[in-house]
Amino acid sequence: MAKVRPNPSAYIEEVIEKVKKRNPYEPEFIQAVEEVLKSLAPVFEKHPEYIDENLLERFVEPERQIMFKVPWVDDNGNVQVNRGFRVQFNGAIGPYKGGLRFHPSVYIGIIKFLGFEQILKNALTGLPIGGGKGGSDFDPRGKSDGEVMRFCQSFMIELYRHIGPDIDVPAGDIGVGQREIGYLYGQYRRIKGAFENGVLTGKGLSYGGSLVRLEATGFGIAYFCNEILKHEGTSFEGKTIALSGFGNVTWSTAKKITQLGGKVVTVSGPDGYVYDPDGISGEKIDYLRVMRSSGRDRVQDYADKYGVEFFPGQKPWGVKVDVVIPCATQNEIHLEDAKKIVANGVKFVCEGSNMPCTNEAIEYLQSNGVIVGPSKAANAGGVAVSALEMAQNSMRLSWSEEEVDRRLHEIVVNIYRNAIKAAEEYGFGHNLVAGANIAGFLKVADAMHSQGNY
Ligand SMILES: NC(=O)C1=CN([C@@H]2O[C@H](COP(=O)(O)OP(=O)(O)OC[C@H]3O[C@@H](n4cnc5c(N)ncnc54)[C@H](O)[C@@H]3O)[C@@H](O)[C@H]2O)C=CC1
Ligand SMILES: O=C(O)CCC(=O)C(=O)O
Repeated sequence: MAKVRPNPSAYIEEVIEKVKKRNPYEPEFIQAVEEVLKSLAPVFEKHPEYIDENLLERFVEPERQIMFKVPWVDDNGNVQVNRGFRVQFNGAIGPYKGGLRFHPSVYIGIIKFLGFEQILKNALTGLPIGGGKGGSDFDPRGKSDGEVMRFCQSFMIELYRHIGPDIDVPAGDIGVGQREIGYLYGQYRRIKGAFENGVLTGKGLSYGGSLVRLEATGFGIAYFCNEILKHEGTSFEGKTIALSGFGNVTWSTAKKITQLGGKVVTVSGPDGYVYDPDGISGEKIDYLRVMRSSGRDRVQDYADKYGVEFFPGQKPWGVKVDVVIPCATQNEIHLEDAKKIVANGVKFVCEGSNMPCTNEAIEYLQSNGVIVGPSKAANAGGVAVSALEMAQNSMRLSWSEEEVDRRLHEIVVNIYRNAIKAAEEYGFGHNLVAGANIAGFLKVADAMHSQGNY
């Protein structure tokens, strides 16, 4: 007897329950899935065929997840062992694409939440890239260049067999920048005996990197936030902004916001935050890069150098500003932080890091009139320029800085417009969080539907 089709909300609930049951020790993954799925009921109203083919249960299950041993020798001659991961989540619209994260907090649940978000983010860019993510619980803090190199070489000895320019294309994320990508690519090239530089993005310019990739994520965040401000009849001009973190996403966001007339007054690290009332711009932004590459992971160094106030053990969300942009890591804005943000009269929160707000925090912010720019849309500029790097590698040529930046800007503005359009079309008004989920999902769902049940 044919199964009776459940209504969309019941179907979504059923899938969420299965995800919880199958992945009980992965709270970040469950959180990401719940946040996305609760926007999708109107999509299933319009596409009951997706329910019939159980598309959603297939969508929340990674196509492949790989876990491997990474042994390496430290500077004292001790043999260390870390764990490596690559989750190839969904390849319906293109080769798996997404960064590698090296951080002691990494486990399969973190990589799965990031890979899941990446599917929708990559779809939003309009470029042909599927969703994947990887990394390791390796802690780069305090490691020498030689240790990082030996670790990367060992990581690639296993990873190489799972990736390729048309298969899966990793890049950077927390703890992985141009230095690590260089070591990883060097090892890949040695193993393969071929110059397949489309296998990784975020490369140095001398061996196939793209101009503007280093800045792309932050520039994209600033462009996206600028669209939100424009829609509300305002701009960055004269506004104060609280950022968190001090890594690649933070400095590049600060750089573009400063160019657009805003004043960034906070950055943070695992040790606390600093408040710089004169604004973090120019040479101070260069110093953030020096701090990041020092491997110390300490923001207090900024306060010591520039003589500004340092707040140990605190996050910057209690500072009175006009715009809040978290740029460090997941779940950095909890409900209590959201309450402080609302109490300070902040009207705009644009997510720079992946899933920086808990689901309760997003709900609280939105129900108190704050416009939330979701990370999968706001920070998609990074992966978009990665896809442009792949395109340049395939063509064996390089575009100018102006060309890449122009394309990046166009892609980000389109993401904003498509998210708004989807939100309006599916009854979510101006809710960018729902709009981004729906616009990304529609593209992947259509590709999965067309390719049959698998
Ligand atoms: N690099 C890229 O192209 C993209 C990065 N992202 C996201 O942006 C965020 C930042 O990434 P990057 O700037 O590339 O990394 P990064 O390694 O350059 O900087 C990470 C920053 O976050 C802080 N941080 C990391 N884990 C923390 C923790 N558990 N508690 C407190 N602070 C912590 C570090 O102190 C550092 O300031 C991450 O959520 C990443 O997934 C999103 C899109 C693209
Ligand atoms: O550039 C890429 O491939 C991935 C960037 C990334 O990890 C992300 O968008 O979160």
